[in-house]
Amino acid sequence: MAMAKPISIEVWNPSGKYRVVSTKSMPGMRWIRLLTDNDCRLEICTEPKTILSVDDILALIGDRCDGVIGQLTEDWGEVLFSALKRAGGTAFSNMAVGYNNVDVEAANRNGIAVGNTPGVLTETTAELAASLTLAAARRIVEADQFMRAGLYDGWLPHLFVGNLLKGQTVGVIGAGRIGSAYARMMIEGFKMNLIYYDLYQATRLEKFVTAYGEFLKANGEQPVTWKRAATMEDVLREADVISLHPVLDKTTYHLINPERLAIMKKEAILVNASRGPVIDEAALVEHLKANPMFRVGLDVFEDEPYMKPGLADMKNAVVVPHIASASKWTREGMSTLAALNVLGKIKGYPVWGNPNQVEPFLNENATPPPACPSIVNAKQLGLPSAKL
Ligand SMILES: NC(=O)c1ccc[n+]([C@@H]2O[C@H](COP(=O)([O-])OP(=O)(O)OC[C@H]3O[C@@H](n4cnc5c(N)ncnc54)[C@H](O)[C@@H]3O)[C@@H](O)[C@H]2O)c1
Ligand SMILES: O=C(O)[C@H](O)CO
Repeated sequence: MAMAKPISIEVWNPSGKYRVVSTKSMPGMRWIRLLTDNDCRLEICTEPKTILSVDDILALIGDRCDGVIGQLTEDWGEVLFSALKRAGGTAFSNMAVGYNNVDVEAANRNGIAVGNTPGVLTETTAELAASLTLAAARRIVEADQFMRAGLYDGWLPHLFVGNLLKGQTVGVIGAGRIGSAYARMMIEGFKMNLIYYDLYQATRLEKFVTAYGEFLKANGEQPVTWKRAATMEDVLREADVISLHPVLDKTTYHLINPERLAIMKKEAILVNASRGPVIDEAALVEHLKANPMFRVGLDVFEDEPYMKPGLADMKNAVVVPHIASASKWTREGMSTLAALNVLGKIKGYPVWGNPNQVEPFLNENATPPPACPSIVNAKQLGLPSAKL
């Protein structure tokens, strides 16, 4: 194997007993303090390139490394997990809730715990999906470009007419933490009706819509309604706005394909703040070309950082660079949870019993519980669970 080239790092607490590597600088200082106050020597990669290769990360792991905090842009598979094991490591955490970039079976084979950061980005991500929905419905980006180009010469009845959301149907595919938060925003904020598809029943979401519908009715307004669809196709046929929030795995790869695009309403809005490959993006570009009233809001792309040819030219697409979780509070929280996953495993702490209730780890003014907030392969590795 070729010798990995040296890579630039910033070192915190050089005499710390445990060597922890972070492949990127992350927001906030609390995660750094938590590691350095707990006897970790922290090495943060300061390489200017955005996406590190497997060789870059091998060089960072080196001969001795207890744990790594990594990013969703990195390919964590057998090569990296076996290198981490050889270096004496036992812990890895993605700084992300999604971990489709991680081969969890390879981690299991090498006895490495895999952490993720659920819960702390739910509302922030749902708010961005809601923003994309509004931007697409009301043609905000097109209108902004029109203003800046000096083309506005007075109010006109037909100027940038878009879609009214009130009373329309919002379709959610993947009604987990983020999908449910998004649904609530659209229902409560814009009085939309809900149709959703998930492998599991979203009982709390259903109860919320029922209660809100009753509240509206009691106030003499049209109540909102909900429906759990038997098939994804039912959502695609019925909804005016469809937002995608499932995990990316083999059941959701190219979930939106030419056949499914064809059954959607011609003036529907499609939003994706989950993972790019959930949509067949080349097929989407063709659909956008053929259906100028169909609009899309995308935070994620099939071949990030690239867009499929033609997408950038489409006026009916709003595109942003994977920023759905980018609020200061969330990004600092993600850094904290990722650091605590790695620290907790190194210290031999148990795994927190409920990864949806991570607030106790986020309080700036309190010592976090002695536990790993979220380890996705805890069961496979037989890790003990913390009593809540
Ligand atoms: N764009 C971003 O910056 C950003 C930010 C956060 C999360 N995400 C993505 O969003 C995903 C969801 O996050 P979450 O915290 O809501 O996770 P979650 O586990 O709470 O929700 C995912 C939901 O998808 C459902 N699901 C799984 N397979 C399905 C299928 N085949 N069809 C329909 N539903 C299916 C699950 O049952 C679950 O309810 C993450 O895995 C991540 O990839 C993206
Ligand atoms: O999965 C995630 O957490 C996002 O894509 C980044 O916030």
